[in-house]
Amino acid sequence: MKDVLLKVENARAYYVLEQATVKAVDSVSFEIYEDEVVGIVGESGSGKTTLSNLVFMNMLKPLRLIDGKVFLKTDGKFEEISAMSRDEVKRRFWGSDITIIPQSAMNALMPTIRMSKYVEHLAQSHGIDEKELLKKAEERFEQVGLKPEWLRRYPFELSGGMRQRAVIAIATLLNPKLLVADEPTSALDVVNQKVLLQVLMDLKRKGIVKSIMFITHDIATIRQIADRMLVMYAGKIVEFSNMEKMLEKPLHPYTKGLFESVLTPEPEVRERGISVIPGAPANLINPPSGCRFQPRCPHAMEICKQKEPKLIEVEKDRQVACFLFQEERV
Ligand SMILES: Nc1ncnc2c1ncn2[C@@H]1O[C@H](COP(=O)(O)OP(=O)(O)OP(=O)(O)O)[C@@H](O)[C@H]1O
Repeated sequence: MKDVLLKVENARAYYVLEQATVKAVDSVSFEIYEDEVVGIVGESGSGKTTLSNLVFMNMLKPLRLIDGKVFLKTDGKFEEISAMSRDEVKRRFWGSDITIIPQSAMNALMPTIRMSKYVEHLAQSHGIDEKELLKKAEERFEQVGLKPEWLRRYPFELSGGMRQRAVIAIATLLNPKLLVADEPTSALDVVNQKVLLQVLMDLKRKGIVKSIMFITHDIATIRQIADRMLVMYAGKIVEFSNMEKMLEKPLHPYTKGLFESVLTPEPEVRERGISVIPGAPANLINPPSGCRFQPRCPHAMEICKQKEPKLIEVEKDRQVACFLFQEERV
């Protein structure tokens, strides 16, 4: 039995705007185990970044947790972080239990602030001795392949790949249990992408971080590092399975379409050829009835328009939300 680190139960996170509500993450339930890498994939706008804000309880207007619960295991017991204010979650858990490398993190660093300043801020906000944390940051810089003295540099004095590693080094200084990385490799060249993946896996191997949620469009990247893969479509989890099993035989028609629509060096996927998923992504203000993928699904049945399929375990380590794999059919 694997130990659960983070648990999301029936959560709905919507962008509540004046004119409309965007159902970006809609009734999702899942668990992240200790000591695993979960890859999160799905087309643009499917809710991946919103999902990462949810596990982090980073609910900033217009994003709101409409329903559901999020639990984080800390000191051996579950804390319901969804019952706390963002400030409380930030103060008690960000950096120390859960940390995020947001999209374009390397470009978000202020050009006029030396990187060491971020470490000083971190020390102040957690009541840690600044000198001690700066020393630890120098060591961590070395671990991620940067010179310790570069900690005193301004961000623009480092290349994009180096900046990204600097962000990871600083974000993981307090040895968080869960690292959420939102497309950390997308702006990097192939060499720097490889280095970054090695850095992340090294942090995990050394136990500096226990688990990683890695958001990407790139299935080939996920293949290299993930134990499980979570596939999102239009705010829903449509499949969550063991990586190898999913690559060998994707179950959900969307996962299948996704694999077939990407250029990939993976032999299993390449053999099936390249094609495109017909139709347009679902509208999240007014999503289709039943299964959100049914208007584009080549296997859609009557029940798919009427009822929403639940995400259920159809075999060991394989969860899928599709009536093709459930008893209930019309
Ligand atoms: N601040 C916001 N206000 C209103 N709608 C938003 C906001 N941020 C995101 N959305 C909408 O929520 C939905 C999910 O967006 P999200 O960024 O989570 O998707 P994503 O899968 O991470 O996309 P990408 O791969 O492009 O980053 C999209 O329809 C998006 O337009």
